[in-house]
Amino acid sequence: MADRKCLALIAHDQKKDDLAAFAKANEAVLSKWKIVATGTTGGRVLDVCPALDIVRLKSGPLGGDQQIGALIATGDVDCLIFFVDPLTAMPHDVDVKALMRLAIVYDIPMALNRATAEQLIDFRRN
Ligand SMILES: O=C(CO)COP(=O)(O)O
Repeated sequence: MADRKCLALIAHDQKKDDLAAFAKANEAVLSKWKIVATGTTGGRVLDVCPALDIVRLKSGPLGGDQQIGALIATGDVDCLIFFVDPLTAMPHDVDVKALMRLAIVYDIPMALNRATAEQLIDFRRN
């Protein structure tokens, strides 16, 4: 994943519509990134932005969050946008926590809701 910077996109189920809308609204900026996404999230974003360069990993509960965490640890993910659902219990909550922990350990920009993602994408545009 050399030249272009890599952005990771993830959304919990209740936030997938929101992330798809965010991606559509920011498609031009996102097209400058190489993107990795958890499986279902990546599919939803590709439904609305089929031209984006998105590598879909496993679904979150099946290891996708951990795959993205590993890519952060190897320096292959530069920025994380993760629309988190704070109102639903997740069986893979430990994976979500581990991913966020690695984003903090490696000090990569991490947006956990749309308001922050809008600011981050705007900042990275400049
Ligand atoms: O569960 C997720 C993040 O924790 C997201 O995974 P999906 O994009 O496969 O639904």
